[in-house]
Amino acid sequence: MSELALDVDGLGKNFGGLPAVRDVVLKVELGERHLLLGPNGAGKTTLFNLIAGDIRPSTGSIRLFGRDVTRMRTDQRTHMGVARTYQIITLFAESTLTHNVVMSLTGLSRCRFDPFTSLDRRTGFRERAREVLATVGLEHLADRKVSETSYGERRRLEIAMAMAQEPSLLLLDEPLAGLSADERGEVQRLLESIPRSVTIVMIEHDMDVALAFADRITVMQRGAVVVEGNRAEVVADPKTKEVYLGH
Ligand SMILES: Nc1ncnc2c1ncn2[C@@H]1O[C@H](COP(=O)(O)OP(=O)(O)OP(=O)(O)O)[C@@H](O)[C@H]1O
Repeated sequence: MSELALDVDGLGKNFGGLPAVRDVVLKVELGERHLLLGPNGAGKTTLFNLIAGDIRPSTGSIRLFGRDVTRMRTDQRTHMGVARTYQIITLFAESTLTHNVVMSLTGLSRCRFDPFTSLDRRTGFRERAREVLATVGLEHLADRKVSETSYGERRRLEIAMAMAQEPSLLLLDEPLAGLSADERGEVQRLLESIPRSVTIVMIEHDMDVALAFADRITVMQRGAVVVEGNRAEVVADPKTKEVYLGH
C-alpha cells in the first residue's frame, strides 16, 4: 500500500455530550485532492480542527505521513507540514498584503510580534513576501491594505500565506465560498497550479463548484461519513442525493 498523507481512523469528537464528529475514517494519499462535502453542521470544520490539532479527539487516531499525531500539538503538526486556511478570513485588515505575508513567514501571531526584530531580517522576509505574492498574481497590490482589496484577492492572499509555509498537507476551508463566478475561476486556477507534492483536503459546501477539483470525495452528514469514493461513485450514490435533497 502506498504511504498515506493523512490517515484518520475511528475519529470522534463530542461537545458537551453531543457528537460533532462520529467514527470518521478518512484516508488521503500523497498528492491527492480530497474534497469534504456536507451541509451545515455536518462536522467538516470540527474534523479540520482535529486534524490541525486545535482540539483533541474524544476517540480515534490521526496519522500524518505515517506518524501518529493524535496527541501532538498544533505547532508540532505545523512543523510536519500542515497548513490551513479558514472559513472566515483571518487576515489583518488594516495591514498591507506584504505585512500579512511577512507575519505568516515569521510564524508569529499578532501578540507575539516583536517590533525589535532586526531590520535586515525583516527586509529578507519582505523580499520573500513579494515573491509569494507574485505566485498568486498579487504583487501589484503588495503595499495596499487588505481592507482595500476584493474578497477574491483576500482568498488568494490566504492561500498564498498558507503556501508560504511550504506545506505538505494543505487544509482549505471553503476557499470558494462567497466569491463571484470570476473570482471563483481565479481561485480554482490558483488551486490547480499547486504542485502535487502538496496534498490538499478542501471543504466545500456547494458540490457543483468543487467537484471538478477532486480525486476523491467524502460526504459527511451529522458528524459521520455517509459516502466516500471517486467523483463518479459519489455522484451516482443515492445517499449523496439524499444528503443534498434533504438539505
Ligand atoms: N466548540 C464547539 N462547541 C460546541 N459545539 C460545537 C463546537 N464546534 C462545533 N460544534 C458543533 O458541532 C457540529 C458540527 O459543526 P461544524 O462547524 O464542524 O460543521 P460544518 O460541517 O463545518 O458546518 P459549516 O458548513 O456550517 O461550517 C455543529 O452542531 C456545531 O454546532
